[in-house]
Amino acid sequence: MTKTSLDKNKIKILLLEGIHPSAVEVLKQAGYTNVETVAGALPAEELKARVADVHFLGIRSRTQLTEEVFEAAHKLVAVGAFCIGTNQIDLNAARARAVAVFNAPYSNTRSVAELVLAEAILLLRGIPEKNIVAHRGGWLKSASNSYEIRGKTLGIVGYGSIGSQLSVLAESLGMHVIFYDVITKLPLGNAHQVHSLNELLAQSDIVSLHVPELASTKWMIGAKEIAAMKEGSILINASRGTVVEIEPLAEAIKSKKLLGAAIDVFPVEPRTNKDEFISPLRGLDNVILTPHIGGSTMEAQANIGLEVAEKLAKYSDNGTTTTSVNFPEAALPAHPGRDRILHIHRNVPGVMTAINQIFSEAKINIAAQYLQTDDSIGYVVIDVEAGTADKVKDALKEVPGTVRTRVLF
Ligand SMILES: NC(=O)C1=CN([C@@H]2O[C@H](COP(=O)(O)OP(=O)(O)OC[C@H]3O[C@@H](n4cnc5c(N)ncnc54)[C@H](O)[C@@H]3O)[C@@H](O)[C@H]2O)C=CC1
Ligand SMILES: O=C(O)C(=O)COP(=O)(O)O
Repeated sequence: MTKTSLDKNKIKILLLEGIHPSAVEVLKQAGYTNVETVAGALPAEELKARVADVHFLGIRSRTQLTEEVFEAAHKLVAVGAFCIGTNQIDLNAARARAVAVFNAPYSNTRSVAELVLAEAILLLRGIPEKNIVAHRGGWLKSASNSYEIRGKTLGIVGYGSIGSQLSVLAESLGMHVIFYDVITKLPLGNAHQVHSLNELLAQSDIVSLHVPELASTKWMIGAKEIAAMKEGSILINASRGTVVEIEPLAEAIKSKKLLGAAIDVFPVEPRTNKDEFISPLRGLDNVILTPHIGGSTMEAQANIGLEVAEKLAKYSDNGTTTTSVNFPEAALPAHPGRDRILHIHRNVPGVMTAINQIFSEAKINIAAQYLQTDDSIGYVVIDVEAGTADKVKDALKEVPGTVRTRVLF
């Protein structure tokens, strides 16, 4: 097992938001025993206090990692987002402090696609309303406003990992699929890419949103877009709460412009399961409200736990940053019989010269050197003969532009 500059049992790992126990298992197997878990997200002040001595932090979609939080997290080496979205993390603030961020880009995609398809079927049959009425002792037996999914047009906004899987599942049920994406994408099956959002809205019986939270997707669906949708169509949002304006949606449901909606994500979501969920959509007929559980299946969560914990352990043990969302990517081999120095610096001229000079003056042979950069930081990994890294460690920290150094033995 690799030794890190700090004893593994002193490396503090904090996992928030009920991350699956598979993550703890992976970390323990890798020798990281100092792992604390918390069921929900923490309020901002408590979060800042708790991260002060943490080396690795695990979160899901709820925890906001702002510049202020990174400022308080003096020892933080990496963040694991045990989900897809990383919009809750100030990635530039992390990068500026040499904090690498990893996520799980695929593990929960099938779960979201399945949920959306199920919701489309339930909404087209008016099940949410019929279900509530039956629970209250009523009986809404009627075919009015009740339709098969077969032959209907599904409009997918954002044809990435989730949108494209949904496309395949929907076609297998006999739906026509059209999609809108800012990138030209290869349509799967008989799906067809349209050129504008308005074109998609005008043609779809069901519109499902699968875009990330970006400036370009913020309030992408508001009163104007809802007005452009077909009469009696359905809106599904399991992407991010900032993509849909809730007030005009509530109005469109009340006026029966839309037949129904399924909303999993909201502009403001309760921090924990104990907090109240407040929304103008509460109490409306044929609206499915779910508590941001699109990706919350046992299968997805267990896989995400494994995937992200492995990425964190690998970065800590060996320096590999493959698939990091904010860091130069380096896939590094094992380093048996060598010390490995990780040096993260601002990407400015002269740093590599200064680093190599230090090794030259100390008469230490560089056995291997790997360099990856992006426009703001450089990540150089230097392997040297075992037992020699200590001789240059302090000098390397003094190189102008250095953000952080670590040594792996
Ligand atoms: N409700 C939940 O529990 C979950 C929600 N999500 C959300 O779903 C989002 C999508 O996930 P993936 O499909 O894996 O992402 P992805 O990155 O694979 O696909 C996103 C697609 O949206 C497109 N896009 C970006 N900006 C656009 C715009 N302005 N207009 C049209 N298309 C645009 C991209 O080109 C890309 O094809 C995630 O970013 C996350 O926010 C993801 C997992 C679970
Ligand atoms: O993967 C994502 O982006 C999600 O939205 C899922 O978030 P969660 O892990 O359920 O808080």
